[in-house]
Amino acid sequence: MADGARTLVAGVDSSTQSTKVVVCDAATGEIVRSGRAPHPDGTAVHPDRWWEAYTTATADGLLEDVSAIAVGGQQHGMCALDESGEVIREALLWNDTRSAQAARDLTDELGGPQEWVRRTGMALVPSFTVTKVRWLADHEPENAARVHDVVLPHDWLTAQILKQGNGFERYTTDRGDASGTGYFSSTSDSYLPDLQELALGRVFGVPHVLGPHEVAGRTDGGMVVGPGTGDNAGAALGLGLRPGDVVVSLGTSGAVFADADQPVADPNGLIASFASASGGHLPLMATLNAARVLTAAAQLLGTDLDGLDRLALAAEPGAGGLTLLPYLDGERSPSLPDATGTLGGLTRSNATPENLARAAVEGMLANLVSGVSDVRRLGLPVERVLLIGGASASRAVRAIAPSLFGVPVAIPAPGEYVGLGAARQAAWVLSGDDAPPAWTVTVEETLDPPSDDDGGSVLERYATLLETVHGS
Ligand SMILES: Nc1ncnc2c1ncn2[C@@H]1O[C@H](COP(=O)(O)OP(=O)(O)O)[C@@H](O)[C@H]1O
Ligand SMILES: O=C(CO)[C@@H](O)[C@H](O)COP(=O)(O)O
Repeated sequence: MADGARTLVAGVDSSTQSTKVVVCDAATGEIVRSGRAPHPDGTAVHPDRWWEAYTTATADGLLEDVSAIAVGGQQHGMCALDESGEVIREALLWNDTRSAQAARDLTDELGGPQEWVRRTGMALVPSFTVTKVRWLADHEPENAARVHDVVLPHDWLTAQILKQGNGFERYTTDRGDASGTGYFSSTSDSYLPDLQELALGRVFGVPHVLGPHEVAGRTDGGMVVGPGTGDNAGAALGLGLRPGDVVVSLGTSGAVFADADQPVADPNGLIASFASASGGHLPLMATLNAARVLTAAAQLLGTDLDGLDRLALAAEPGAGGLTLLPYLDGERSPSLPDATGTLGGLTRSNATPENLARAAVEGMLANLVSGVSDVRRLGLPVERVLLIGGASASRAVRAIAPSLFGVPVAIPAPGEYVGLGAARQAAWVLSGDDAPPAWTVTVEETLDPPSDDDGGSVLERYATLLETVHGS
């Protein structure tokens, strides 16, 4: 199928807050049309809500003449299915911290964090699927007894697309998303049934892992469905990273990641050794607190996001000594699932809306700077930061980021890079070529760190407050 002379492909980003769909020219990646729909708030969501959002986002013929589609999805969420494929309970999302004790128990039972790093490439935090499976076994034994398969959000949505007709054969996934479960090794590219058993007391069904450009199925209308991937791996594919690029994604989660040829196991357990969507690896650090720290700060100050930008930009760098530890939803990196936000250094003279706004932006970014430092510590080159995700549109974020990251910050042209990555994968699957099509990404501007830099003192105060409050 084609739109006039061109072949069209679609990419879906089913992320935490919404579903976004882009339809692109398969040859160039040019976006021809797009759609979106919101998801409900909350850290436990019934997968049907994602299907409803997908249906809304693709209404009015959005997918007309589309030849191939692939889904990028929020990582780690536990979609537990019974024998007949019915969803057993609301999916527990990556940002649901109720499995904190399960993460501690599993860590101890296997012999400590190093053993998890050795087996799976990551030290356990409550985000990872395996901890949610253990939570289910501990807290909802009746539901646990019904579990036949556990699939991830993008696996479930891929299956739903195929189930609308006769295209569904079996649940599928890719190594990018499978590598975030906690029962898959991105080094050996295989599931680890003993870790499934450790979590649930028995081995459960898992999706078949497809290659980076393997076909998952075909819809009745003849649309080819790609393997899909996790949202961060999707964004990496959409951006077409080069050596020295580190992505900082400011969505619901904050994420820091880079492409790597080899698995990158972090002895400190701060960077997870995920797989990428292109056959390589994707060392990644993620936080629970990013874009919504700014929304919360705006709410606190009785303004909107634009107003927050104006206030933050009116303050001096360093916010007059005000420092925010932005752990409003608990935190994953550092691993402090029960933490709350902390405002430090408050005095009568610095207690202004401007300083509070600036402290929110500085604190949110400072937490991600540590991820970039960890990428560097692991020996990967860090030449520039690519800033993406909803909050990369913030003027204050753009102004403050170069000083804190200490390297040039490139702002790719506004775009849905997860959706674009999924669309690029769809085009790859369709072509049958060995490599994805060469789509070009435009960088809107590159911001250099200032020479008279205050970033260091902001980061030092952040580290001191973290040490004082949490001792780490
Ligand atoms: N100009 C802006 N300044 C700050 N935050 C913004 C701006 N525009 C959008 N956002 C935030 O971006 C977030 C959505 O980003 P997105 O990357 O789509 O998230 P996710 O992929 O997690 O669903 C929302 O929390 C929204 O408030
Ligand atoms: O947990 C992670 C990565 O490990 C998150 O990055 C999720 O994948 C959610 O992403 P967004 O919805 O915030 O883009």
